[in-house]
Amino acid sequence: MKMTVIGCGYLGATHAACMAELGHEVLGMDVDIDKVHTLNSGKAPFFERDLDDLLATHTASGRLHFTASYKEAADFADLHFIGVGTPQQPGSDAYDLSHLFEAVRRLAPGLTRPAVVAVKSTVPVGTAPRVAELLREQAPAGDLIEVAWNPEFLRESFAVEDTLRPDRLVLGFNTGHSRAEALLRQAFAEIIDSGTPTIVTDWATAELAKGAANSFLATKISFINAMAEVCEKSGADVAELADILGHDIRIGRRGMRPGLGFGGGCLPKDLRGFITRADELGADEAVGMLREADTVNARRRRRVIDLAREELGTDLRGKRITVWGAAFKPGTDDVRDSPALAVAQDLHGLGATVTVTDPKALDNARKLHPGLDYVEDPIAAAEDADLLLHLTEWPQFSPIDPRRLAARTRNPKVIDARGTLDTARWRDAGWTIRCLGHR
Ligand SMILES: NC(=O)c1ccc[n+]([C@@H]2O[C@H](COP(=O)([O-])OP(=O)(O)OC[C@H]3O[C@@H](n4cnc5c(N)ncnc54)[C@H](O)[C@@H]3O)[C@@H](O)[C@H]2O)c1
Ligand SMILES: O=c1ccn([C@@H]2O[C@H](COP(=O)(O)OP(=O)(O)O[C@H]3O[C@H](CO)[C@@H](O)[C@H](O)[C@H]3O)[C@@H](O)[C@H]2O)c(=O)[nH]1
Repeated sequence: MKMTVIGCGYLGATHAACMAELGHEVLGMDVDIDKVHTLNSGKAPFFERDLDDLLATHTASGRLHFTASYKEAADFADLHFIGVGTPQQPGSDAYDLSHLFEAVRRLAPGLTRPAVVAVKSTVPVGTAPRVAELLREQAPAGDLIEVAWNPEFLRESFAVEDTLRPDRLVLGFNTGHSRAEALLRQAFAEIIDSGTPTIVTDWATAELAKGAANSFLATKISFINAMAEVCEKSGADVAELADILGHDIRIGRRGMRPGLGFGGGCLPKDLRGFITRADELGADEAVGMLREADTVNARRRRRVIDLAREELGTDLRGKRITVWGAAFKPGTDDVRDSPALAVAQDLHGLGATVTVTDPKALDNARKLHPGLDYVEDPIAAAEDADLLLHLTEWPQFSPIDPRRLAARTRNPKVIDARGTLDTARWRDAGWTIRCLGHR
């Protein structure tokens, strides 16, 4: 089957490569010409496990190409996936849908035959009818363009696996959608045939499914982080508490790791975008707990800064702080709304000299926060440090010998904001260690 993927970032490039892996002929389209060149050379413009291999295989086999031309995309296929960014608007909690509408507006004039446009980007509920109307007005094929809503649930760092073996497929259609459903079932045939739960629903439910899923995931993280606050006051241990709660299958331990809280290009902006849309719809009372989830999350970052000042004194000028981690989570180079970098930047703003290290995300971090110092080696990064902060739990960090590290620092003090360092081992090596939510 032939298909296009418009917008080739973390989601779109992965989707395009995986569709080629499923045997389709795929044309990825992006307005960023550098990205197009990199992708055509068989490499991902970002770090995502397994993606380079798929891109190399399928650009070489000829099943996968990338272009910056809307015209070429419109001509290439009759199924177009859209995965452009829908970030948070600057100065507002609402979604910025400008990239989505721009993509639809620019694709439309080339749609001269019946076609299906399947949107994967995350949006506020009520966006699908606007996309459909724009296509009806601006595509030469008009009414013959069908719109489908196909939200994506992949996690970065597991993106390829999640795309090829998703927990579920959601397909949202308007009435009279026979062509759209047939084409999407054909595109995902291998995934559907392998037994993946496939839910066919209306546009609004499909749109809401994504925002609701991310709001739940964010709330689950904030729930355990709120419990961490109670643990700190009461002398209990949040990791043990999470284990105990998690044994109840109605609760479950997955997605309930306490620590510095959630960041990234999705959970924070989707939570806020969902709340904003609910407010607009007059359902503001329904999302009170989601507002609280965002508040708890912000408090996690402040808590680390407060602990740093408890350890170093309120005047941080002249103090050297080392931060382990820049990516918003391990396994990615993505620094969008990274909790680690937010803390690092705030401490820098308070006068500390902050040195950041990360296995994959230093280039992206440097572009966003040029005022911080960056060192590749986590041991060298801790040279003469007054305080070490463990803020992104890369598996590379925990095996580092704390005794060897202590000798390099000015003061062997560490705050483990992700709870994955072996506390006893670090204490034995002479460190003062403080963990969020632990006794
Ligand atoms: N990253 C994820 O893990 C993930 C998972 C599920 C859903 N999503 C959703 O998918 C969407 C994309 O997210 P992302 O993380 O891939 O973002 P991203 O910023 O990595 O990628 C977006 C891409 O769209 C391109 N683009 C922007 N305007 C365009 C236009 N008019 N025409 C063609 N290309 C255009 C950009 O150049 C960029 O390459 C968002 O709605 C996001 O919420 C992301
Ligand atoms: O138990 C947990 C799980 C995650 N996090 C943090 O939460 C953030 C998000 O993590 P995760 O959900 O693994 O990453 P994303 O790749 O952002 O994936 C989320 O956002 C995507 C984009 O919408 C969705 O597709 C995914 O289903 C959803 O998990 C990160 O900062 C994590 O450190 C925690 O603090 N505790």
